[in-house]
Amino acid sequence: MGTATFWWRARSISVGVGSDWRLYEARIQKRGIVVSTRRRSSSLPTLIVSSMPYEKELAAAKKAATLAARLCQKVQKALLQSDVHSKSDKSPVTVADYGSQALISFILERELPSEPFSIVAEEDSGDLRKESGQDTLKRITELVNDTLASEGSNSFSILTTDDVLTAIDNGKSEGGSVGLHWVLDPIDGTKGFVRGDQYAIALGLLHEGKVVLGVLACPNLPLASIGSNQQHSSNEVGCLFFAKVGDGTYMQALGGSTQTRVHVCDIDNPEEASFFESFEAAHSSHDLSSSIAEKLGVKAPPVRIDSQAKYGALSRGDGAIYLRFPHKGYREKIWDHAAGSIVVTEAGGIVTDAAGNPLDFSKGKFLDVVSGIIVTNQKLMPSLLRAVKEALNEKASSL
Ligand SMILES: Nc1ncnc2c1ncn2[C@@H]1O[C@H](COP(=O)(O)OS(=O)(=O)O)[C@@H](OP(=O)(O)O)[C@H]1O
Ligand SMILES: [Mg+2]
Ligand SMILES: [Mg+2]
Ligand SMILES: [Mg+2]
Repeated sequence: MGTATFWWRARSISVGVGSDWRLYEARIQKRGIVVSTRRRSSSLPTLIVSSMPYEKELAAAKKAATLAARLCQKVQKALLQSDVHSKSDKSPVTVADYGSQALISFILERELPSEPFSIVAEEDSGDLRKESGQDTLKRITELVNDTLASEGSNSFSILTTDDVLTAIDNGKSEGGSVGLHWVLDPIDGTKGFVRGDQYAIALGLLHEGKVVLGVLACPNLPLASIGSNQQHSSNEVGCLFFAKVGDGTYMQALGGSTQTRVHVCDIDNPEEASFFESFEAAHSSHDLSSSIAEKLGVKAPPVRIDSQAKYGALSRGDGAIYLRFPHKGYREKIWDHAAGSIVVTEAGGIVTDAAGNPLDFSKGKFLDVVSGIIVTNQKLMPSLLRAVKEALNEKASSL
């Protein structure tokens, strides 16, 4: 027997491997899984693997996203116009996007020193290496160091501007279908962040091209439901959603509280459903969404919020459907969906493209989706797919 397949959800498994078993043992141990070997015969040893798969990675991801959220909150509170810059595609980027990316990259590498380190992330340091970027770089470095100091450890490292540039550029990985890759959107919904609205720090982990864990920090999302017609006395904000493959989705307050398991809603009558869509009409066609909602018989008005906070809210049943139809020519990036999609699927939901295909995160930084992305629970998906198909056909025949 030359190969071994490990079922990562198992807590304790036995696998027989071939003559190169030492290689497998080394690889497994690198991922922090406890391994012992028992030789049943000289040619066929058995590895006894007791694992809490991705446990260490999840702890590191939660720590990194929580600290990045602290950095972003500080910047959002005192957002100066000089902190917002325009990228070559004219989209905004702030000192907080860069600071969050540098901090998360630094923390993941520090917390998981024995793992090969690869991140596919949205930002790069190009503009910060120019003469015109030097003041911004200093400000980002200060922000990162202040946040690390607030971690409470006596032995925090002080990063130089070069360390910050290197940490940001760790995010240049291409991802793909082999090995482990972190996927990071340091601020998802930068327009919402600048407006003072919703945004998310979105961190996922790919293993062999599949999302195996995701953490979404949503500093401005109320802990109570934001679904339509919801009224709550508490207005506490700041949610941390996290999910690990096979283990369900949980939410806790960003400030730290006990975690609660969350589930998507179990509505099966579309008339009772409400739906989320992008705040910015430039990011998703509101016309197409309203045509789909009408076909389904949805009565509630759309809930428009920025970022993957939409996936978080849907995972705890605040609404039943998320519709996303970017305008022609736009290519979706994996960091805009990796963390959000596992947060929803582990809460019992389904995420597909407009044709019903699962999202494929194994092809590098882009997601090649057909027409758009739709998210809902198992019961509503068949009628949602029919409504989407009808609406897309109507749109095509009207052109
Ligand atoms: N033209 C266009 N079409 C579709 N999507 C686009 C487009 N431009 C940008 N983006 C990406 O949208 C990300 C924010 O998505 P949202 O759904 O949060 O949009 S919105 O803020 O609610 O409007 C946003 O994420 P951030 O850049 O991280 O903010 C972009 O990756
Ligand atoms: Mg984004
Ligand atoms: Mg972003
Ligand atoms: Mg952006």
